Amino acid sequence: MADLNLAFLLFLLTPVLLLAVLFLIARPRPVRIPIKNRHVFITGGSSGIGLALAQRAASEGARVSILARSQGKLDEAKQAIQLATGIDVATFAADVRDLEAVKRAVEEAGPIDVLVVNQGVFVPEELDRQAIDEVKFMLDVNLVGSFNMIKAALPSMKSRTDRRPVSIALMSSQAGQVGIYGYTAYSASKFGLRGLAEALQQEVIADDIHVSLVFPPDTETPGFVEENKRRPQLTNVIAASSGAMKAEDVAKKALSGIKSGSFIVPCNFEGLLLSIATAGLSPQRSFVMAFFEVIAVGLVRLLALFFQWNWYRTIEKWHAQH
Ligand SMILES: NC(=O)C1=CN([C@@H]2O[C@H](COP(=O)(O)OP(=O)(O)OC[C@H]3O[C@@H](n4cnc5c(N)ncnc54)[C@H](OP(=O)(O)O)[C@@H]3O)[C@@H](O)[C@H]2O)C=CC1
Ligand SMILES: CCCCCCCCCCCCCCCC(=O)[C@@H](N)CO
Repeated sequence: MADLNLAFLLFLLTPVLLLAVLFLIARPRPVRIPIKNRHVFITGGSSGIGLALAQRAASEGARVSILARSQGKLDEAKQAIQLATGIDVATFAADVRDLEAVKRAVEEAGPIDVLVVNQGVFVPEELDRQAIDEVKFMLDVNLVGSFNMIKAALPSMKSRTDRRPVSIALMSSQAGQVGIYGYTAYSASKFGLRGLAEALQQEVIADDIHVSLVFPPDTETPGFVEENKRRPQLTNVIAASSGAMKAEDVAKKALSGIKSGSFIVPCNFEGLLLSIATAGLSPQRSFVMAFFEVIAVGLVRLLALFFQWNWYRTIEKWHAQH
């Protein structure tokens, strides 16, 4: 009887002990990154998710700068934000593939507190059919362009006199957590951002710079409308495993993830499952999230295998019909 009581007590204590251990070891330590009266610099800020983020940050009292290639689209975005919030944002026309141009923009914009590297291009097609120039285009804009942006902003972020924590956020995609049919180049570019982000966080933690990686599902944006005109049917079906979101909702999740310094920022419920399934060795500041990861990882892996089973069945059927 005494043994049974002891066993029961241990059973109850295990989660409490686990929580206590995780509380002690979760790294990096929790942080808050305020944006009010601070400078938020958003690439790809003239459209879609970037524009929604710019508007939200502006309405929360940040000083906002947006960067994109087309000055025309930047002007329209500036006007839209002015109309919606009464606030003026600064615009910078530059291509992220051009390091010198990006450096000039960053210098002109002034010290950055929150850098959101959000620009991205997506042209889905089977690799066998896709021109190598299109592959390079996606890698250049999404991955190399992100390196350029960070290289340009990092020196002044590190040497800031204001000692408050600052942030570098990268816009990935759920296709940066799992490879999806039609997305060889796009997924590669977004998986690349993860390696960049994990390594960078270790390099800049001593400077109180905090890295966030945002993983949206399909999101209603001008870019998505374009993409849909040529998306392979199988890409559509597989991507539909995660519900589509509105740009404003993604922006809301992204900004709250950034402000709480979360390394991984999922945007919907499927995204939360994906983030647990692919947590790997990514940093985790929240001991509560760490607890759920440890508890759920086995079951979520099982669920992931069911998803793959379903996707491969769809692919087989599609081939049988074509
Ligand atoms: N919409 C979706 O379904 C999803 C999108 N994402 C990611 O979110 C991010 C934003 O996507 P979304 O809002 O849909 O995109 P949009 O196509 O609507 O907007 C893209 C923005 O990036 C800018 N941009 C594109 N190329 C460059 C470049 N070479 N240099 C500088 N700026 C550039 C565009 O302006 P301009 O053309 O003038 O340069 C525009 O401001 C991307 O990284 C995308 O991969 C992730 C998951 C889902
Ligand atoms: C463990 C259980 C997991 C359950 C859910 C799995 C769902 C995976 C769906 C992936 C969808 C990828 C959409 C990419 C959108 C995108 O980036 C393009 N629109 C280009 O912008």
